Amino acid sequence: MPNTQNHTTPLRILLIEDAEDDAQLLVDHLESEGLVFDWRRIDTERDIIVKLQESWDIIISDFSMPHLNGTRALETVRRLDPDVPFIFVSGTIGEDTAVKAMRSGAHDYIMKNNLNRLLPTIQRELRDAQARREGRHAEQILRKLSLVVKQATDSVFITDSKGRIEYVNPAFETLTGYTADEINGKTPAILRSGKHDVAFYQQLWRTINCGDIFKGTLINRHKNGELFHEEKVITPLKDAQGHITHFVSTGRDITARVYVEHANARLISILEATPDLVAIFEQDGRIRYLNRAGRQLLGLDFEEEVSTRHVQDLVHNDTAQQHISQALLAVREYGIWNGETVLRVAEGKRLPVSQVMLAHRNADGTIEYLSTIMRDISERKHFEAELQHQTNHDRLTDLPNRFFLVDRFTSALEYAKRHGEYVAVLFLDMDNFKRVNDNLGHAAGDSLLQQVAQRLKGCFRSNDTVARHGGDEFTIVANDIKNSEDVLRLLQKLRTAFERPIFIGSQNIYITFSIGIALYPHDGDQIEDLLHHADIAMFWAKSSGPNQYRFYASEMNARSHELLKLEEDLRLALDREEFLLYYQPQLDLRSNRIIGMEGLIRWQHPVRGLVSPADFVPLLENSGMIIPVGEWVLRQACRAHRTIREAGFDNFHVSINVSAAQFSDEYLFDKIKRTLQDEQMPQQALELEITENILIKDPISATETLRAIHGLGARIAIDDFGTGYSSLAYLKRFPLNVLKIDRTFVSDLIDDPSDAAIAEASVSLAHKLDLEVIAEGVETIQQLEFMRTHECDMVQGYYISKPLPWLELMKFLQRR
Ligand SMILES: Nc1nc2c(ncn2[C@@H]2O[C@H](COP(=O)(O)O[C@H]3[C@@H](O)[C@H](n4cnc5c(=O)[nH]c(N)nc54)O[C@@H]3COP(=O)(O)O)[C@@H](O)[C@H]2O)c(=O)[nH]1
Repeated sequence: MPNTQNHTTPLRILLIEDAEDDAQLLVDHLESEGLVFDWRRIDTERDIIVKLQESWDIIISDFSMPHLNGTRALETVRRLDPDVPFIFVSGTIGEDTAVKAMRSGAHDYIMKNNLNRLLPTIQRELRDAQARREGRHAEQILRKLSLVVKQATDSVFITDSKGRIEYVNPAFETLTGYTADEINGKTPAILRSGKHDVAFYQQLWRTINCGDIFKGTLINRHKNGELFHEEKVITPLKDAQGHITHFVSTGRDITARVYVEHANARLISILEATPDLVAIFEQDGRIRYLNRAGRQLLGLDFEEEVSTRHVQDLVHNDTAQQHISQALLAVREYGIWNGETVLRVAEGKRLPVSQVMLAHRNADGTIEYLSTIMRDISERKHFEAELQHQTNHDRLTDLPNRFFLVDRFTSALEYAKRHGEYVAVLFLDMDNFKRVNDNLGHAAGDSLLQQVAQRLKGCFRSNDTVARHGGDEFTIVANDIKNSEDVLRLLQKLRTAFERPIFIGSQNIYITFSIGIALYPHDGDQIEDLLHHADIAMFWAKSSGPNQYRFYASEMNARSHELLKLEEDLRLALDREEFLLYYQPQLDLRSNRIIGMEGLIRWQHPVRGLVSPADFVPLLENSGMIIPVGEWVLRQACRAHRTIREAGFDNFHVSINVSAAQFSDEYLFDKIKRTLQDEQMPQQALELEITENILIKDPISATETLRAIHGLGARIAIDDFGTGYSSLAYLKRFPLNVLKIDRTFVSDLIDDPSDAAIAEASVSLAHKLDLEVIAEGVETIQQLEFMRTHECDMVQGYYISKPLPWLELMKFLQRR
């Protein structure tokens, strides 16, 4: 017979039976019915307690036992296992007892003499026990589920198949504002917002009525009228036959997310529309997003291009890049940075911008990204610069005003202190301004001041400052002043600039100034002191009459006054033919003949008498007048030589001095060539004396000029040899003919062995270089004999003759 049980393992049956035979009888019967099972027999309450530690599929118990009564056994079993099927099999149990036993938890009772009913009863009880277990399990799950639903943050409601709400969870109540009591029995249509059309709901119902799951976003309306967005899933529930019995709706409130998305979209459209540059970038500066204004400014069209850029690429130069690096550090540290920088925009142009940089942090405080907004401040900058200019400059003349002057003055003093130079402060007061203003009116006065300002500016270098002090007063701060002569040159420049009149209306107005001068550090090292002293000096100048200047330090006044006057006179000297050329004879020690002469300039001043070249040649050189005057000397010397030639003197030369300023005259060569031709001068009869400085200052151009002159046939002598820094070896590089030993070595050579040694060595070395040697300043016979002994070729000096005027020279030559 087949085993009727469902177990794959044998059933486990516990027999509570005192009679072993009866137990065996029962076992035999069940086995004969085909039941496969394990079994145990027990007959005490203690055994029950022990055995029920194990699991049993069914318990079959006798009712009347000597040591245990059936009711007691049932109670003990039920206490330990409420579910296990319990069947009484007894020969003695009466109807009443059996009913009572059933009420106490027995599942059935069977008479021992009617065991046929036992197997079906066992099978039925096993099934029922299984069902009970499953039911209880289902109940537990349901309880858990309902707890989950109750505590869920998603809103849940359940309707019947007609859509009438049967259950809502607390989240639903919160989301919709309706309580379970208010809404149970109603349909979800109560939540409709009017934002979806009829077709939308028809589609929803069609889906779920077909047994499919609906997923979608619904806009519903809260009890208070506000809209909310729900991400919804509606699942139909079916019974065993597949009929829909319920619908379960779960919904997630996504209103905030929808708003954020809307807000983001809105934000992006705002960022794209703003004229400010907005960038979002990584901590290291790589750009994630650059708005339209930014892309246009930088000429970047594509997102890929933007993403390869660095925020530092946006800015103009190294300084701005450093700025941004510091900003990145600051924003990481403090979360915000405010500043200004300069953007590099199209065509390498600069755009000043104000900038705010922000750090955006994650919930844990780490930085997620950085953002910056930059605003074009070029107009403001322009305005600021304009304002700054207006603050610093005089409205009428546009010259720096006195406040800005102090600024520039401070820098000038700092520079001069560092470089050991002078700074000159000139205080200028126009002599005749009041008259112009009174006679021609204020407009003319203003125009005059403007033109004067322009002319003053033209006299000075850009690092000097010409400022309007107020009214008709101007202050000038001049840098790079090496000595008082430099100041005089400035004064001369000023005078020259105002030699021309200023044209106002229909009038020519000549302008003169009273000028006070103070020198740093001579007259003070504080700005206020220097300005005050220049002012005082101006007052002294003014009180001496118009067109005067005064140094604050009186000793400078005398010297500078003299120099300036001398310079003024010098300008007229050439036209007035006040220059003379003296000649100093030169003796050839080999032949004992006068073989040449040096032309030396003199100035016959109408008042001062004969002025030494030492006093005016430097002025000629500084003013550039040496060029026309030097040309005069050349012509004069060549003419004199012509007369000497014509008087029968052969093999005679004339030397003249050529200064550095003449050497930079690009026409020097042409002038020499032309003069030689004009005076039909044998070229080798002309000797040009140059100093070492000319060679050292610009050796390349000096070589070129010397070669050209040498090429003409003229001789070149190196003058003042030994006073400069050159050596004979150095001189070898130049085309020279004569070396002139300076008179400082000659004057002491009798008493000073080192001078004697220098003179001796100079002669010997010069000869080795094929140069002739002439010693100048020979005043005694001893000096002359020294030179003769040491084979010097020629001598020049008072011992032979002082420099002589032309006629006296001729007499001298004839005498010799
Ligand atoms: N560029 C030009 N420079 C010129 C010119 N004429 C002269 N000078 C230079 O001026 C400096 C002074 O010249 P000067 O006062 O004429 O002095 C010369 C001689 O008088 C003087 N000398 C001559 N012999 C003696 C002497 O025995 N004792 C003594 N104490 N002085 C003497 O030496 C001067 C000659 O110098 P040098 O030119 O070096 O031969 C002077 O530097 C001239 O160069 C000119 O036309 N252009």
